[in-house]
Amino acid sequence: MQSLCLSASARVRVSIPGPTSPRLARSLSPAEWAPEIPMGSVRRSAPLCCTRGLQEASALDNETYSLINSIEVREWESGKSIDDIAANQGIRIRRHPSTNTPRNILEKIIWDKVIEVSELKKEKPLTLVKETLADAPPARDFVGALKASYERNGVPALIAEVKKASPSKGVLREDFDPVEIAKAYEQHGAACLSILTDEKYFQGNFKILEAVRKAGVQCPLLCKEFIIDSWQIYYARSKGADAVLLIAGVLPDIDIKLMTMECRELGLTALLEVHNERELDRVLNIDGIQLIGINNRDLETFEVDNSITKRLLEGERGEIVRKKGIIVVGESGLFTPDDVSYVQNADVKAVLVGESLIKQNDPGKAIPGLFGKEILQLLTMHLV
Ligand SMILES: O=P(O)(O)OC[C@@H](O)[C@@H](O)c1c[nH]c2ccccc12
Repeated sequence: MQSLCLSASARVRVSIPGPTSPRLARSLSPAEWAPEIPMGSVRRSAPLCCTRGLQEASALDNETYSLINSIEVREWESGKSIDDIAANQGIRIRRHPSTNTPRNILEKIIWDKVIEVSELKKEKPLTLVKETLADAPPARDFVGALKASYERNGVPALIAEVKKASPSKGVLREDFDPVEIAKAYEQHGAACLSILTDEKYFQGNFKILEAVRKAGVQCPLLCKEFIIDSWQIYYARSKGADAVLLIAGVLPDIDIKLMTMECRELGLTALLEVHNERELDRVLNIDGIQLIGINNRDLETFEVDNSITKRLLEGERGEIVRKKGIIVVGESGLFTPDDVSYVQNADVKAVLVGESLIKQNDPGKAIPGLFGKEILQLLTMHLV
């Protein structure tokens, strides 16, 4: 997203929503805050424009304008903290530790991620990341690849995950050659790949993402990361990601709205991950969402229950998903053709599979075993 500013003329920039709204300040890097006018002088009713100037104000600016005037920002300005806003939306993960003991593993991962990202941002501020965007390989159409694969094969499109380890299962594969695995997945019909980039808990990293892309793999790539800050979205794109994961159990609505807008600007697909009805309802209320993942694994307890996908897509919610043309991905805990048919019958058009493939001697050759048949490779390159 361009720097947000209020402007009397295109040359006078005032950052919004001002010092009383640290949340948006966090989304935009300090480098983007315009220094010319004291923060206190911001009037919320003033017209909004981007640094591009008034004449060039785009649809995104209008969208941003309504967003910053939205309820969440008002609540923020009236003194609510991000954790209060999140808790009101049913989010149990707290962003700012109030005690030294995280309530569960996901909260611990998020607290560590907050520290990690703040250090990375110091090393490489957003303005520098943005400068490298032009060198990134062009973004590929993640959703297009899923749809094409589903139509071609009649079974859910496969997003095959390149993951060395996980906090719930430990090391999944000692002999881990991510590029070879990625190539094998593609050869055996994966529509897209998911690359874990979290180092501390999943033993992944961004070099893997870059290496897979550079090795000539054509499948669109999902950057599987715990995103808590817009900086990470720009960084993921600069490293060649075509899609990013946004976890509704971690991110309040205001973050999801801002981040999906940023993704659109960058040509990235946002995969919105939900695990319960409330999260799905929140995501369905946000415009412009194309792809929702239902995680059968509860990231707070690691329990896996495939019936979650079915339960969430039953009745009215399923109707809304269909009407909006949203593609649903069934995530985690899928091991057999029966598991795949079960989620397919719940109306899932894609599956995200890690463990059951990566643990096999030959992860690529394990794909037909998962679907009960060979699935065809898509040779077309999907560029956005
Ligand atoms: O290995 P599995 O059970 O097939 O799961 C894959 C994927 O769904 C899982 O890794 C995952 C889903 N959502 C996440 C969020 C963060 C880290 C990992 C994940």
